[in-house]
Amino acid sequence: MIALTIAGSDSGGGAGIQADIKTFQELEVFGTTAITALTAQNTLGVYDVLDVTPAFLKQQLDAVLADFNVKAIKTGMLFSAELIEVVAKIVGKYKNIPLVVDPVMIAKGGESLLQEQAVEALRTKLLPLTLICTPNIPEAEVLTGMTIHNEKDIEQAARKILGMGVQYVVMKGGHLDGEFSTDTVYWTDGYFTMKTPRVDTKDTHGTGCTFSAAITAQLAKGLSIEDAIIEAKKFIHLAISNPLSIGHGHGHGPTNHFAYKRTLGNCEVIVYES
Ligand SMILES: Nc1ncnc2c1ncn2[C@@H]1O[C@H](COP(=O)(O)OP(=O)(O)O)[C@@H](O)[C@H]1O
Ligand SMILES: Cc1ncc(COP(=O)(O)OP(=O)(O)O)c(N)n1
Repeated sequence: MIALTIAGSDSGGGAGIQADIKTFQELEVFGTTAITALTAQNTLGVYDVLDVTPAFLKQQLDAVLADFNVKAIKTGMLFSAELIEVVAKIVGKYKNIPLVVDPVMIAKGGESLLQEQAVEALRTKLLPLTLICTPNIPEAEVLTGMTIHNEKDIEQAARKILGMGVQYVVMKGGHLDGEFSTDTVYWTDGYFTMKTPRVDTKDTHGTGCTFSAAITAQLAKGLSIEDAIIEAKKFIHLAISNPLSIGHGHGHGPTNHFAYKRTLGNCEVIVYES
């Protein structure tokens, strides 16, 4: 099975293209890539960004899609409106391939990974092509212009994002408090909630990338949308709860991409159906 990630490179290896390929590999999916930008990054932060030209992004996408039987595509850091337009134009020609959009905006250290003027292109050009969108709470606030305080706000924001043309929205709860890290999946006619115990750690660099890459890999393997999302929740929970403890320890260390396979995916996710 083959998947494609369209994202930025993280020199620190915990997020971005590197997290995606490691996740694909662990799930026995062959990873192909189209790189939007290089970042000079480690567990302490993002020091610099160098984006590729729209023409070069197009070359990468054309090269991969012309040759490989890609079964699922994900996007991560897209950086600019120009790059989003290229992605939408090309991916729009492959409507049969499921598209997972992780609307990456800001790194854990606070650095911007998406230009402000690119948000509108994300909303109007890419979201209408999206099967599954996976915003964290701050990203959902930017996409909808809302301030999210409680569960009612989360649902209202998700329904607004569905209104932008997305088929399923996974509202991730990593940025909330509480005993559980709860994500809720919404679609036009319903929703379900997934809970795993919240792990007390600051080693959460790349959680969103890894989670969306795991969904993409499971879709490429032919799982249903619901099963792909639940299996990805197991992957990310095991990756967070089996720390690697690398880097100098002052920042956000990466999650453990080996953990799911080593534990045979042994993890309980509490699911409440609507
Ligand atoms: N401390 C944690 N313990 C358990 N799960 C977590 C924790 N932090 C994040 N997650 C899970 O990791 C996934 C990514 O969520 P989140 O961290 O909100 O995304 P992002 O990296 O985009 O900010 C979600 O499934 C979320 O519930
Ligand atoms: C190159 C690159 N892409 C994406 C991110 C953001 O990763 P994410 O998993 O959303 O979260 P943080 O690790 O930043 O919290 C990144 N840092 N670099």
